[in-house]
Amino acid sequence: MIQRCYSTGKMENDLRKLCIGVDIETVDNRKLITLRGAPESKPDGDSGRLQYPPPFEAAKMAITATISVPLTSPTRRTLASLNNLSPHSLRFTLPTLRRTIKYPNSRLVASSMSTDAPVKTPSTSFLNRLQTGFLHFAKYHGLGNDFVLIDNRDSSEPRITAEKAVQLCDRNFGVGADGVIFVLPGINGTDYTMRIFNSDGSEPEMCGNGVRCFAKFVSQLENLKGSHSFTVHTGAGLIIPEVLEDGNVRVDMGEPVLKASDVPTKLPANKDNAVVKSELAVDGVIWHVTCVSMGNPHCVTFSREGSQNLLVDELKLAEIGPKFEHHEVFPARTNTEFVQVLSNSHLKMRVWERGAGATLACGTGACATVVAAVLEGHAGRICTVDLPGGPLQIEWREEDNHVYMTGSADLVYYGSLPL
Ligand SMILES: N[C@@H](CCC[C@H](N)C(=O)O)C(=O)O
Repeated sequence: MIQRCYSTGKMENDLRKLCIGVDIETVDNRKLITLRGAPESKPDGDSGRLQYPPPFEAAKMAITATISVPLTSPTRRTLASLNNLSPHSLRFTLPTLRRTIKYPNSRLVASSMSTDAPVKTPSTSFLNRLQTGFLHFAKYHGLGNDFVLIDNRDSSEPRITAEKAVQLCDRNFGVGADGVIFVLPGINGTDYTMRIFNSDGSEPEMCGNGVRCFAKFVSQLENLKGSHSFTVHTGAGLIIPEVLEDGNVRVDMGEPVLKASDVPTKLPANKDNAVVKSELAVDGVIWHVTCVSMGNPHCVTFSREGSQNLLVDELKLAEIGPKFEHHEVFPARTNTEFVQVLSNSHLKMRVWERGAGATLACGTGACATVVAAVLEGHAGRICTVDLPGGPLQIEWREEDNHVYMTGSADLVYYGSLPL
């Protein structure tokens, strides 16, 4: 969508941040600004004033009182009518900066090629309407575990390949993220399907922080307000996130899988088909490990030979993490959680993720950590797990055997990339 407006004041730089393209030309001694990739507006039924779609409101990126024009050049009539409109203010919030900038004195006036023409309301995502030929995405993070979120509701095939996802995740040559997540149509009666590529291009079954970000992104796409939940099909089965009034997300992560061959691990089961506090030699050191699947595989360790309670800040994660990840006893590789017990309800954990390396947080890892802590007798069923990026509340509920995870998920910014 293209919009044109005249401007006085110093709004051009800020418009550049809002829109994909901002061109400025001088017409009749005034600055005519052409905005490409700005959100579309439509008339409000009562007032007739032009309003922007709710997702942009939700994203706090609003421009008031501009008029959208089709993708054609302005005519003499259009330019002449620009002079007759009244002044309005421009206001927007950059989500990352969390500040509102107001221009009470700026004048933003505009007109249209055909103000009488009906305004179309496209049914596709507000992100996709920005400009064709571009991949529009949102960047979210859950406690610093960061993801590129892509609206893929119109197709059950991810809009980008695993190779492209690897490029996007690169922190120097790409957007920078721990993974790319797709919101796809639901299957098996669910509302949505979530798929994810790790930063190395592998596809995990599930991602705990990712599903919280997924839930917030869907809320924005669908303009859902207040507390609400929906069903999500994942490689780990049915997952149910609930966006709470305070903006946090509580997720029913389902039941943990403990059977050794299903985790999967080749370590022999030593307790009810599960691997609990078993010895594992890694790099010449004996570690005590419990293996849990939350749909994806986890190896949780609280101790090693000669060190009954790990001091996780002292670990050289980048050295030891890959040796667990690629250990021969984990045929599907593994995520590894190194855990320090602070109390019966408080754990501190650092993670080395399969396919992503050291991350600031891992939701499935925090769930697996509490399950392992209960099985090893370190903690009760309700714990706070401190991660480098912040805390998660985890409950392994006795009544239904499900694990519940509650934590934050935050929008960082919207972006667009040439495809
Ligand atoms: N960070 C995620 C887990 C992402 C998948 C993981 N790297 C795997 O390959 O299993 C989380 O928050 O759970």
